[in-house]
Amino acid sequence: MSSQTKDTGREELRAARRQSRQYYWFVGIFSALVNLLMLTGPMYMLQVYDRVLGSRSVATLIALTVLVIFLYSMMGLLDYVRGRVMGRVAARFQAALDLRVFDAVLRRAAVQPDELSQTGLRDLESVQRLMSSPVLLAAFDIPWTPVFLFGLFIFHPWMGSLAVVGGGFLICVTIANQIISRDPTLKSNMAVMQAERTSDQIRSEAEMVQALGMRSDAFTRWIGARGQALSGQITSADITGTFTTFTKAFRMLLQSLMLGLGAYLVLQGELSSGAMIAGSILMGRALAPIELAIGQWPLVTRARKGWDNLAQLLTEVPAEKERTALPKPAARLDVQQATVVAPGEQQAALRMISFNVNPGEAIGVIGPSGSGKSTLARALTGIWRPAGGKIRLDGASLDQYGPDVLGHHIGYLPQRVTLFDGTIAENIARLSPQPDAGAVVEAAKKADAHDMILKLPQGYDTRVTSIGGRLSGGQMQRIGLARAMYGDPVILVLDEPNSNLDNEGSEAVNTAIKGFKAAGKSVLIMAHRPAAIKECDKLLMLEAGQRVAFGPKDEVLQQMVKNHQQIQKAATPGGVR
Ligand SMILES: Nc1ncnc2c1ncn2[C@@H]1O[C@H](COP(=O)(O)OP(=O)(O)OP(=O)(O)O)[C@@H](O)[C@H]1O
Repeated sequence: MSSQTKDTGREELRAARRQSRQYYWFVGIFSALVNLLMLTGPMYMLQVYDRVLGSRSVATLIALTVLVIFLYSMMGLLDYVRGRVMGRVAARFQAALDLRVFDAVLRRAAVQPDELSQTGLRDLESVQRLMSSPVLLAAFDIPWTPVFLFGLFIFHPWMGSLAVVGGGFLICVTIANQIISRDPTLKSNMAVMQAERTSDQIRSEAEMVQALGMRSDAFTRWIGARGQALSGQITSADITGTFTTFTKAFRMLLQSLMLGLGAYLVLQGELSSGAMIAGSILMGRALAPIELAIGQWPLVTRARKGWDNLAQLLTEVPAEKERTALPKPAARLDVQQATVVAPGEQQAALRMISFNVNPGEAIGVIGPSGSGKSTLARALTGIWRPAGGKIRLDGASLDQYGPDVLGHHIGYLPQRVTLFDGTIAENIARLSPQPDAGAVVEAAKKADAHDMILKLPQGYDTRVTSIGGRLSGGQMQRIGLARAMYGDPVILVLDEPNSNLDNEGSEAVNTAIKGFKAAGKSVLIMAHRPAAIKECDKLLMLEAGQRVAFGPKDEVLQQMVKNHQQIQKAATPGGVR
């Protein structure tokens, strides 16, 4: 990938961050005030030691203390406000990108369910967490460290020098922490995600795990993943913990050393005792943000990785372009020399396929397992883009329709039907927030699923889960068909629509196909079972990703029988040689 393309995703992230630019200024100004107010403690000490103790004036002490209470209250208030503002800036950043990232995740997962598509939303969350954490506020405080150090130089050059040497050492420790903890932290994060994935998968396939007696092996696999995650977390926590403890102890030592140096300078008559105490406090303030950053480093590492991942994801899955809306198409498909390569594969699953579908036609796509029927279904529904050739719906290539628009024109019943958690009506209405009850019932009627749904305990309001819940395989398939027919599509692509159906169910699907054809629409049926092609007018036969026949159903079937007989004859001793 060229660096130019890489930047588009990063630019999108930066643009989302820039949306809150004015708030950063606000936080920056508040941070300046907070840091100035942090001088309250040292100043108070200076005044108490040098003025109050010298003059023995209780009134001065009371006046100073009242002032200090006020200044600390102001500091607390400003610190609280800047924390709240950053929390909202982070939420705003996430809200600005949530939909875009989810869309990118979804589009990538449809063609390439890899790590990037699985972690996208978590990556966004990790950046949001860093933005709302105290570490980011520490980043606003760190520029003030030199100011505090300068203050120390004013007290005495030696004190300033000690603080610079100590602070420099702490910065070196921070860098070492970053270098040493980076890989273990990333590995531990990956292991945690892998363990989560394993447990999700086992949970979603609970029935099969139980039925095939896979429980103990599944547990072993999960415990393995979990063990790796835990040991990774321990290693990473050990490293960060070591650095945190060391930094804390070192900072405390440095503070005492500063006090000791101050005392020595007092004894030499070069410093007042107030400056001695104030200097020690000032140095503590100067180094506090560095210490905080070291303690929270895993958060920083995770967020940086998240930022890089998001930049890559958004670059590789660019935002959908606005398309000119096209009128509702006629049920005409034209497939010309289409070559389709499955994501991540080298070899084409479909090669130079051409055929056409006219309004009112049903086409059966037949062929042995692995011949490319489902691949064709994915290409026709726009899930996989052809690597070569064109697929046109009523003259326009599929990518001229937006994905949601195309989904409404071409109804799709996948080979393996999965539903979403919700009611049957919501599922048929494709999760529409305001399902059109009339359209839901109409789709169910067209799919001949209406009576079957009414027989369920709560009819259309029966709740189902992603794996169906109370529904049988055949019932899920018929609800899947109703879902494909929702919204008045012009073309239906049905991948093995009757694989789970009994005779009655198959007949119901055939009735649905008949009705669809009669309305001038067209249907493509990827089929294994003869019952599925009953309503087909033409057949497309695939073998090893290539078209071996296309034409009227009877002709193709006759040709199949002829080929079969020839093969049998050739295989029989004394047959055709
Ligand atoms: N997601 C995928 N990633 C990589 N290769 C794939 C993917 N899906 C299918 N293939 C490959 O594409 C080829 C065609 O598979 P396809 O699922 O289209 O066959 P099919 O005719 O629908 O088979 P079946 O009748 O068993 O459903 C096969 O070689 C398969 O390995």
